[in-house]
Amino acid sequence: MESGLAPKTPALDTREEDQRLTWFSRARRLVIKIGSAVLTGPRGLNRVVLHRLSDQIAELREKGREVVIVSSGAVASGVRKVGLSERPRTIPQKQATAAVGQTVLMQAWEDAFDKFDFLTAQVLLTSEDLVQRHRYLNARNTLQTLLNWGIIPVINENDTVVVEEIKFGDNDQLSALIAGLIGADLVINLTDTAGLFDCDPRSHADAHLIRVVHGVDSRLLACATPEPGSVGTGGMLSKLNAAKKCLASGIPMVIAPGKERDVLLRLFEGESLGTLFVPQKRVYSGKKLWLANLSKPLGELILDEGAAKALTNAGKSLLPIGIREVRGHFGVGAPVRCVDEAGQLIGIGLTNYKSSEIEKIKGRHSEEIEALIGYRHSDEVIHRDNFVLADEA
Ligand SMILES: Nc1ncnc2c1ncn2[C@@H]1O[C@H](COP(=O)(O)OP(=O)(O)O)[C@@H](O)[C@H]1O
Ligand SMILES: N[C@@H](CCC(=O)OP(=O)(O)O)C(=O)O
Repeated sequence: MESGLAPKTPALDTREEDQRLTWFSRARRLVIKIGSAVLTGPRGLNRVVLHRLSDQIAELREKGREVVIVSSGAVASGVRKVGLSERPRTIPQKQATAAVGQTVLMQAWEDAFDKFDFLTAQVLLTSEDLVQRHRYLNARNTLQTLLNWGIIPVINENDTVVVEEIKFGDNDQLSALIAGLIGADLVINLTDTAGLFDCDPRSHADAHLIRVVHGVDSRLLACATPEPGSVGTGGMLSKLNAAKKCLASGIPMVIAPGKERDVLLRLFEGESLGTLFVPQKRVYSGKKLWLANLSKPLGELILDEGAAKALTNAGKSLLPIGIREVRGHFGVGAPVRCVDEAGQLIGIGLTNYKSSEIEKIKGRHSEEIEALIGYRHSDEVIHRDNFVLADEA
């Protein structure tokens, strides 16, 4: 293994091996996320690794599987081309470097698949594209059409237009959101370690590889650090948060060593490489799945104790009477965070009224809505069907 780590790997029991093989053999639609740590090195883009992976992806395609690639590496590819001596530090420099590097990266993917007669399509997305539901649905239609045409979409964050506050965080999150968006059967996250270890292998030589994970809890999150390697962005913590999103969507995810020889083919042959995250059941689908995975709600409603209880314990909708305060400016249908008076997140929902209207009807009975704002869309500010609780999201 090229990471140089010698993981202490506990053996899988037969049931888990069978389960792993089932997930892989049944998976028809795949999201394969490839980190900068795999695709790039000190000399920029590593074309040898890229070609090894594209050869395997072509083989999976030829066997009838649909593949969406989420490819990092634009910034790292641009550094050398621009002639910088180190990775850029400021946001404008990163964005400019990514603009140069993205063409290098995309050209390399296109060339790699050309010999198999597979077309690729560049898809650059920002969080805004997925936060707004109509743009989320547009992105879904485009990806669906590309897959129907047999084209391999190569997705990256639109680094040149995003600023720090509206970034996805990184491509780990993006790959999980895309998986939910297109109804993928499996997410493969390729990085530069053998998988998830019980502690950061850079600082703990005795770290153990975790083979199977059945749920991402705080104990597991404590295993991972947010610090990436020299060229990565999100680190292992962001991969765990991505796994959480996948599991909420009922999609299994595997973190596997991207530079390991034939890693993708061996995974599909049932070899237990990396760490497999097993979903218990599909928690959400459709609109609730989109809501649960939203990374950036557009505003906040502060609720009184009664409303907080009604939403948390009684499965009720949110009425204006329970709203104490409105934060942010948003329109009808916006996703907002609902928090209690102590600032604790209760859940996320879509509002039936815009922020300026909620400002006028907060703390009042639903029968008063029309007199206060001139019309009544509904009694509820957030209907239960458009709400997910925080501990489910
Ligand atoms: N518990 C852990 N298990 C495995 N790797 C970890 C852990 N905690 C931190 N890491 C680090 O996370 C790094 C991978 O994240 P990152 O650099 O963002 O990669 P990528 O570019 O593939 O997204 C690894 O190089 C590893 O050192
Ligand atoms: N969009 C950036 C990559 C961001 C990112 O998530 O990087 P990584 O942690 O290596 O997957 C780029 O192409 O350089």
